[in-house]
Amino acid sequence: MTDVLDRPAATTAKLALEDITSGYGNVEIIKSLSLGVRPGEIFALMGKNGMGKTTLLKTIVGLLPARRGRILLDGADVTKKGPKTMADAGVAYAPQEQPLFQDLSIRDNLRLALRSDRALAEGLERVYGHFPFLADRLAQKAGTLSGGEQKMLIIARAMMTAPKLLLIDEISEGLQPTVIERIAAALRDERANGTTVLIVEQHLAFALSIADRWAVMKLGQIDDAGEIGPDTEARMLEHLRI
Ligand SMILES: Nc1ncnc2c1ncn2[C@@H]1O[C@H](COP(=O)(O)OP(=O)(O)OP(=O)(O)O)[C@@H](O)[C@H]1O
Repeated sequence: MTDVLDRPAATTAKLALEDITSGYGNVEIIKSLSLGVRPGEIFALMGKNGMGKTTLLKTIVGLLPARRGRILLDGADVTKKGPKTMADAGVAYAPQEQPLFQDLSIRDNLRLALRSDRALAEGLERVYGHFPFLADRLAQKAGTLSGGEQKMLIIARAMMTAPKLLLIDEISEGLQPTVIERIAAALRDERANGTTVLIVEQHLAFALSIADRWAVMKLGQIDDAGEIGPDTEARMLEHLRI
């Protein structure tokens, strides 16, 4: 299967990408890519280094303009929207690079995207449930947290707004198994609450343990995709082999 757009269901998908092309300067990285993410699922996007996974996430959230194609959120065309509008529409992004303000406190990192004290209180309540250690450390500077704690703060910040679509870029990188399991539990809880999640991952076991469906990217296109099932690991390994 090379196309998981679910064309007949594009208007009922949470997120539908239709023939998206984007890139940097003269170079096209994402090449006419189509993909559908269903409401309430966890979708794992895999692929070797440099295949365009981060570029695709940046294109979805409007940090990088789509040059061709359409992006639909709940059936509405959001192709030309910038990051602020996408955030207001309920799309949260946990980026891989420079994700935290190291000199700001945990509290200030968590309140960045929020408009009111009430939203802050509600968001804190939500993320304390997933990551209780945050409750005692609100005044601590983000840069003084351990690597694993920073990753949990990145996820927590993306969850503060109760997003309807959560995009997460390689959160498991360099983490010990207990932290990965805690993040997996948080994502399962969010899914149970109706949040749709798109993760970019290199960690095969983590992706297999939480995802409902998967796709592998190769050179800016979807190379293979399917439901998570007994054959998934072997198929992914085939694609991810160096
Ligand atoms: N700002 C940029 N300017 C020019 N080229 C870029 C830029 N960012 C990424 N690229 C290039 O785009 C290609 C895809 O990069 P991208 O980060 O999207 O891949 P990826 O699949 O997320 O890789 P990884 O798993 O290593 O994070 C790479 O060849 C990369 O060098």
